[in-house]
Amino acid sequence: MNFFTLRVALSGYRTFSTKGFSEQKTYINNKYKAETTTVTKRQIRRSKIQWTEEQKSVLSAIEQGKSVFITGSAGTGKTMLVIEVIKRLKKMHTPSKVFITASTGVAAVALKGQTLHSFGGIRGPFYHDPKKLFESILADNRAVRRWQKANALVVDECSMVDGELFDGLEYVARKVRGVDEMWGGIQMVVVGDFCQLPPIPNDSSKPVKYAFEARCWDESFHLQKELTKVFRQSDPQFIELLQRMRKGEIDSLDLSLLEKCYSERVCDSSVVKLFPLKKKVMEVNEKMLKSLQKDVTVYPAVDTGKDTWKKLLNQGIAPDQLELCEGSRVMLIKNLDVRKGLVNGATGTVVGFDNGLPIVKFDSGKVLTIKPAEWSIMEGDEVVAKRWQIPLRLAWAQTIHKCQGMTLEKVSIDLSGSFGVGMVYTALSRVKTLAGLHLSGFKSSMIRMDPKVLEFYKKLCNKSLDTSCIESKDNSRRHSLSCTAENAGAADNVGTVEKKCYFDLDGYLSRRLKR
Ligand SMILES: Nc1ncnc2c1ncn2[C@@H]1O[C@H](COP(=O)(O)OP(=O)(O)OP(=O)(O)O)[C@@H](O)[C@H]1O
Repeated sequence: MNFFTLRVALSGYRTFSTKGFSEQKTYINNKYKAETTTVTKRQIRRSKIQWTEEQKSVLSAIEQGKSVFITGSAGTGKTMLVIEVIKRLKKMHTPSKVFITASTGVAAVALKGQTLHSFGGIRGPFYHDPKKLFESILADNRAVRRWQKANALVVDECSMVDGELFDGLEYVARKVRGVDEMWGGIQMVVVGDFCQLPPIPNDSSKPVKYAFEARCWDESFHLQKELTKVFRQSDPQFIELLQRMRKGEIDSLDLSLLEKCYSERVCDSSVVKLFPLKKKVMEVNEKMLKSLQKDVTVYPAVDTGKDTWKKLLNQGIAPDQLELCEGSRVMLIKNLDVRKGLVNGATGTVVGFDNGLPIVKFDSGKVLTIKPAEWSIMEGDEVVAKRWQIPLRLAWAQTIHKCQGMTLEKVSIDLSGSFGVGMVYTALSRVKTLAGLHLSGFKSSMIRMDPKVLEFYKKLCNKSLDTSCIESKDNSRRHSLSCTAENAGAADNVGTVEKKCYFDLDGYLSRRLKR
């Protein structure tokens, strides 16, 4: 272990301060990657995004009907681009023939789509044998209709899609559609960064198989494009640090830069805290809520739709039960008004209640009574389930998995208990500047990258040097498959909640919305 590694390892056991954090303005402007579809469309219109040449080449390939894989480091604009891609696909194919999916529920609903599992008709753990997978899907008439109807299929967060599943679905597409072309002729748009969170294996004793390891991978795309311009960070030193970390190549200079992000004081409670584990997040949020010792209002979500679809509503879109009291730190989970900064990820504090609805003073200074909002699960262009809830989440703490896609001004990351590859990079790449980063529980050994991923990007980059992209030679794309934890401000003196009262959201909606 060299001197710097030792220094970082030792510092991993320190407690850290938020000196500087508490003195700074606490406005946090972040967003969840995908849940910005509607407003981002507006944003695109208003802010007139200047697409880079790389981004333009993707848009042009899409308009030529090509299948594209879009990748790139965190903050290179994949999400912004995919939102525009969806818009153009819908114009080309009509909305009902464009299916939007993602590997996770949060990303799927956020893009107003569905999970890849629900689109594909995969129930429970999937069959590794493509033929068995096909037979199981055949039993689901609606899934068969979706596969037959699709002209274009978007798959977001593909780093978490299993490689065998990817092969299996390609086989299913061909068989169900009876078209002997890759993916049965569907225009595929697959998006993700394999250096971020990997697939969660069905069987943890087996090594992870990434989607790029699927036999059909290369033949699935006419173009594989790596976006290289990072927008989220502007400090070249930080960008380079993150690029090295992405490849697992952190050096002594990087470690000493990160060491500056350690400090002794406890973090200001207004700064979002990220943890690897959900348990820690819940613990911190609950402790903080109780420590306020105020009467709590409980908001149970109102769900409509078929039971099979309702399950998806519980996958982290909006809490099925939200508890708030005066003083709660909250994060907006829906875009309410982009121009006023009331965007998904904006944080604030509950300052009171108006007829049972929370009044939030945002860190930008805006004060607003938050009314219930709706989230829809779509199947093609049909709404199949809906959730109504107050669009807030307790925001003292969040998991690293939940923050994938966010852009944060300031963040306090406790990496104790960090597991798997890509987690440290995913967490650190959320923040815009090193000055906004407060780090704890970090050891350099936690920076882990899968050599298979590194090899994939090396090849992608080498090929890009020649053509600036990988063009599939075979345009007919015949199929290839024959068959320390810092307390993070959590109060030690846990108080008792005085009283809980339930808000009648159903009644409110009936009265206000005349459902
Ligand atoms: N062409 C562009 N011009 C200016 N800003 C852009 C452009 N493309 C993206 N951005 C901005 O870059 C930031 C990061 O974009 P985005 O969230 O789409 O990145 P991402 O690649 O999806 O990141 P992640 O992998 O972390 O989810 C956003 O604030 C977005 O507005």
